[in-house]
Amino acid sequence: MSKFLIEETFSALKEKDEKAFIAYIMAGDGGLSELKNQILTLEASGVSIVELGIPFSDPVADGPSIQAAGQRALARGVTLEAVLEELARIKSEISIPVVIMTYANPVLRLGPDKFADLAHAAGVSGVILPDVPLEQEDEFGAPLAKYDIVNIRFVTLTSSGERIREVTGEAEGFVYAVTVNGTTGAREGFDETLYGHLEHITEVSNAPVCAGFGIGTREQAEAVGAACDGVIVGSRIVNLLHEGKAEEIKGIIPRKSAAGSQSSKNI
Ligand SMILES: O=P(O)(O)OC[C@@H](O)[C@@H](O)c1c[nH]c2ccccc12
Repeated sequence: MSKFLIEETFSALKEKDEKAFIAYIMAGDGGLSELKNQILTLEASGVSIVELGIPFSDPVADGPSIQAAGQRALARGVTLEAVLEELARIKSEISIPVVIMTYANPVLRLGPDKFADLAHAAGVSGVILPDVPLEQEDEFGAPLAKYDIVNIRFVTLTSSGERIREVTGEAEGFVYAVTVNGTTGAREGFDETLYGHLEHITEVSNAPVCAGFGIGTREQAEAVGAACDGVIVGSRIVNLLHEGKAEEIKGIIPRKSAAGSQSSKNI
């Protein structure tokens, strides 16, 4: 597995005129022995890509639901290395791409080379490191690139036009567009300027653009997805899994994401 699986996923969606639905879960919330079940449940629900969070003691960008899930997983002693080992064990049963979301510190503790080796052995397609800016990407990205594992880049609502071109110009896998300023978690609504902003980023980007932060309902997923190539949903999914309501996950996924119509843009 590698970035090519992400590329294939987006081409297949495009052919069907559908948008990507990326689900974030916290690895080890409920125990690492649950990971396989959780990923297979996401897959069966229609999720396109899994963003697998690693519990970390200082998760600067995580909102309350994700932080709580991280605390539960940390209490079980779940580490980056343990997650990658478990993934390596179950990878042959997973068909959708898995992208690891963690921070610079756990990767540095393991060493970027060892991290890349373990991620490769685990069948990981991409990595998201929200606290590593483009300027420091090479230190983490180069060992991963050897295995065609892609570093997923971020753009935010406050990125300048020049910064957007810089980030998205040679981006691979997909670009993570942050829909709000602040931490993760459900929101009532989005700024009206969001949709135009997303359309612009999608137009200039070399890679598909997926928007995340504050998306928790099917209506929001359709409205936001209509302006880019897909959406990322974290807190809502983490909460549903924790509450034992995994069957409700399919209710958030647009039935046919292309149905995200202009008329639902005010949600
Ligand atoms: O939880 P939300 O609002 O649905 O947003 C996704 C987000 O949680 C997930 O992508 C994520 C979890 N931790 C992060 C840290 C930085 C950026 C993104 C994330």
